[in-house]
Amino acid sequence: MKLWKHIEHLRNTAPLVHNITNFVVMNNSANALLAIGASPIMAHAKEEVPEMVKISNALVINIGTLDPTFIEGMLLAAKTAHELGKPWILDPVGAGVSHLRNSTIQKLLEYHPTVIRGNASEVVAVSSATGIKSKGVDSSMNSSDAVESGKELHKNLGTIVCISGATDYLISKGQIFEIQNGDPMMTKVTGLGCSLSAVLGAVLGASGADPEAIASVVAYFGISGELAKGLGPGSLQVQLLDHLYSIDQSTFENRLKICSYTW
Ligand SMILES: Nc1ncnc2c1ncn2[C@@H]1O[C@H](COP(=O)(O)OP(=O)(O)O)[C@@H](O)[C@H]1O
Ligand SMILES: Cc1ncsc1CCOP(=O)(O)O
Ligand SMILES: [Mg+2]
Repeated sequence: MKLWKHIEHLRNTAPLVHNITNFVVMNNSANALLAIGASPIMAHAKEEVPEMVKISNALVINIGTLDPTFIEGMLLAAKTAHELGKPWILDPVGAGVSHLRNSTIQKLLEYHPTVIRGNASEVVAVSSATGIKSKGVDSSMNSSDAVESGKELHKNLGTIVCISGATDYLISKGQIFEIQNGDPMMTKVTGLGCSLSAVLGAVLGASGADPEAIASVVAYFGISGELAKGLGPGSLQVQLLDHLYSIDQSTFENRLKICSYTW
């Protein structure tokens, strides 16, 4: 698989990515988007969200820190993106933890996200919240349960599903990519999953709902984390930006650990 072209295209396109995200990761996500070659804008007020969606190439909605104003802006943004055919990604942070999160997810799913990106727990919880049969949130730490839930979500919603973890999975129509890049230390830095969702927004803005392009950026992000690993989480958080910015084709291709198969 020649995947580097997707990274080059993203850098050459410099997509404008509209983010409605959480307070914890706003800065991380904006910097990750800049580092990978995209242009971020964070805006959630209902009074300006339709204009922001219109001028942007993609939308990222992340439910990490909800409040009524954010929820109103998210629903209007998702509605606008759906009506305009703009790609958008949902990061269902903490799915299953509260009724507020589950109910917000269900309302957002009515606007057909292009991609859902969550960890194993979140993907199983989203499928449970939508009434899709799953083995319950507790078993979600088992990635094979999460993959089954992801397949159900894809079959029922038509959404591409990215499940992050020790192995990242990208589930699309008839095809699964498995990506083994990344480092366990990445789980010790808050906001890396959210930053991954943000940069997937960038590749949606550059390449649309192209599973190979999306998988390329999943791998690219994991490789950035591998290279950023130093003394501990502090240096990883900072050095991740340097590697998102500077990884070249030979480094990417030498480190890439990806396979795909049909289902
Ligand atoms: N055990 C692991 N080994 C290697 N990489 C990991 C591991 N866990 C998570 N990652 C990587 O960390 C990033 C964030 O994923 P994750 O921690 O699953 O998201 P979240 O922060 O939303 O829970 C992804 O790039 C993923 O590949
Ligand atoms: C800790 C926390 N609480 C609400 S949002 C958030 C950040 C989550 O970031 P990530 O899912 O990337 O770890
Ligand atoms: Mg997360």
